[in-house]
Amino acid sequence: MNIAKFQESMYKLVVETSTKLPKDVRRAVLAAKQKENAGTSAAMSLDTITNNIKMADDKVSPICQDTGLPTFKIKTPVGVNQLELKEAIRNAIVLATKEGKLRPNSVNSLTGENSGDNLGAGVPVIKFDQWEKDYIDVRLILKGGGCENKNIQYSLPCELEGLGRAGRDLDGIRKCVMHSVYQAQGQGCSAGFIGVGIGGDRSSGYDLAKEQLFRSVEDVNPNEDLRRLEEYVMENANKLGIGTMGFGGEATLLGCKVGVMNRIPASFYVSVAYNCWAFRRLGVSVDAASGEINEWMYQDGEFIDFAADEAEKETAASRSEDVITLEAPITEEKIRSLKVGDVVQINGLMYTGRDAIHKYLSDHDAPVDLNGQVIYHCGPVMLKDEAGEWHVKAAGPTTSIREEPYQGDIMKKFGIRAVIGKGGMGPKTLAALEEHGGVYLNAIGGAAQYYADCIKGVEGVDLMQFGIPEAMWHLRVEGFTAVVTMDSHGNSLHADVDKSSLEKLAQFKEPVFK
Ligand SMILES: O=C(O)C[C@H](O)C(=O)O
Ligand code: SF4
Repeated sequence: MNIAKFQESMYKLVVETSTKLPKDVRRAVLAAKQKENAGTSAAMSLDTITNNIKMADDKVSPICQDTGLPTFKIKTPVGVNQLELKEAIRNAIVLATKEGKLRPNSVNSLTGENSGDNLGAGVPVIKFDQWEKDYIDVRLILKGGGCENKNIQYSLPCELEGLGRAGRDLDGIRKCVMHSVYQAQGQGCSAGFIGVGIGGDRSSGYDLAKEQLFRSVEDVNPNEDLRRLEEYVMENANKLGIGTMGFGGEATLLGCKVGVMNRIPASFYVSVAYNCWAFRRLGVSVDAASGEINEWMYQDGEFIDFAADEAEKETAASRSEDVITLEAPITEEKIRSLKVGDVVQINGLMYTGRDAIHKYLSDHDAPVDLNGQVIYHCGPVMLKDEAGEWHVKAAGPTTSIREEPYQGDIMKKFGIRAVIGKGGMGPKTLAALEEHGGVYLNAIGGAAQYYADCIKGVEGVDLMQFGIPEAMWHLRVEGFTAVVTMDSHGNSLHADVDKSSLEKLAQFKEPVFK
C-alpha cells in the first residue's frame, strides 16, 4: 500500500465532505425549496442556505462552521494494515484543520482544553470492518453538535406527548419517529434528515440509526414494512409545520431511513439520529495497492449547482424594503420597537459568546463594555495569517437553548440588548427580554459562509483560553441578516411553532400500521 497516496486521498475526502454537499443531499434541498411558499421566512432561509452551499463550493470552505465529531467507517480487504490507515487519517485531519477546512473541534471533556488539531482521546472516530473485496471503502460523516443534541432514544412501551401510548409494534415505532421530528423543532437546523435504528441495546441502537445516514437519500428500503414506514414519515412529518429553522413552513424533513436489528426480550429501543440540512457525508473506494481514489459515492445523477440566478442574488430579505437596520450601541427604545417577524440587518460591532463565555460572564466581569451591545452565539472557524491577523473562515450561529440558564441574567447584568443565535430560547430568556428590553434574533443555522462574508473585520479577541470556537471574538459586520423571533413584548415564534406543531402531531394519534 502506498500510504502517502492514501493519506492524500483521505485529505481529499475530508475537504470535499466539509465543503461540498453530496449530490443526493443537494437534490433534497432543491426539492424543499421548490415546495416552500415564496416570501415567507422559511423561503428566505432556504435562499440563504442555497447561497451558502454555493459559496462553500466556490471558496472550498466549510459549509457549516461545526466540524462535528469526524466519524470514519472503513472496510478493508483481509491483510490490510489498519493501524497504518488510522495514522494516515489522523495526519489528514490535522492538515485539513491547519488549512481551515475543519474547525478545531476536539475538546478535553474534563479540562475543557481544545487540542487545536482535531485529535484527542477517541477522536476522530474510526471504525473498521473487513470484507472479501479487494478495495478499501471509506465513508465519512461530519455531523454537527446542534443536530447531534436532538438525537433521541425511545424505550417502548412509552407515553408520547400528542400521540399517547406507543406499544412494541410497528405502529408504536411510527409514533416514536413522528415524535422525534416534533421534538427536534428547528434546533437541529431543519429541514433535516433522520436515521432510525429499531432494536439493539442503547449503544448498538444508536449505531444502527447513524448507519442509516450512510444510505443514499433516494434509495428504497428493501424491507416492505420499513419502506412503508419511511414513506409514511416523509409524507406526514412535513405536515407538522415546523419548517426550515423552525420558522413554520412546508419543508421539515428531507429524508427518513430506517434499519432494524434484533433485540433482547426485555428491551425495545427506537433510536433516532437527527442530521441537519448540512448533511456532510461522503465516501470513496480506494485502490488497496496504490492508495488512490477509484470512485466517489453518493455522486450519481444530476448535480444541482445552486448557481447563476441564486448565488449572485442577495437574499430575499436583504432586498426587501422592510428591513430594519441595527447598529450597536442599541437603545432600549429601538429594541422595544421590534416585533416577532421583523427582518433586521446588523452593521457594526458584535461579540461572539457561547457556552464557555456564558458560564464565565455569570460570575466574572466582562472583558469589554457590553452595554447596548449584540452577542452572537457562534463558534467560528478562524485562521491567523503570517502577519498575525485573524481571518474568519466560517461563522454560522450555534444553538442558543444551551445558554438558557444564563442568558437573561447576563443580559440584565451587562445591559446587552440583542442576542443572535438559532433555534430560539425558552421562557426564562423571554421574560428577561420583556423586563429588560431585549430581543432574540434568529440567524440561519449552518449558513457559515454567508455570515463569514458579512464579517468585514476581526477587531480583537478575549478569553482565548477557552479555545477558538469558545473565545469572545469582536467582529465588525455589514448587512448581517436575521429575523426577530422573540421580542420584548412576550412573543416567541418558537413557542408558537412548538404549540401548533404539537397540535398537528396529535392528528397522528390513531393507529396506522396494524
Ligand atoms: O458548534 C457549533 O458551531 C454549532 C452546532 O453545530 C449547533 O448546531 O449548535
Ligand atoms: S449549526 Fe446547524 S447546520 Fe451546522 S452542524 Fe449545527 S445543526 Fe448542523
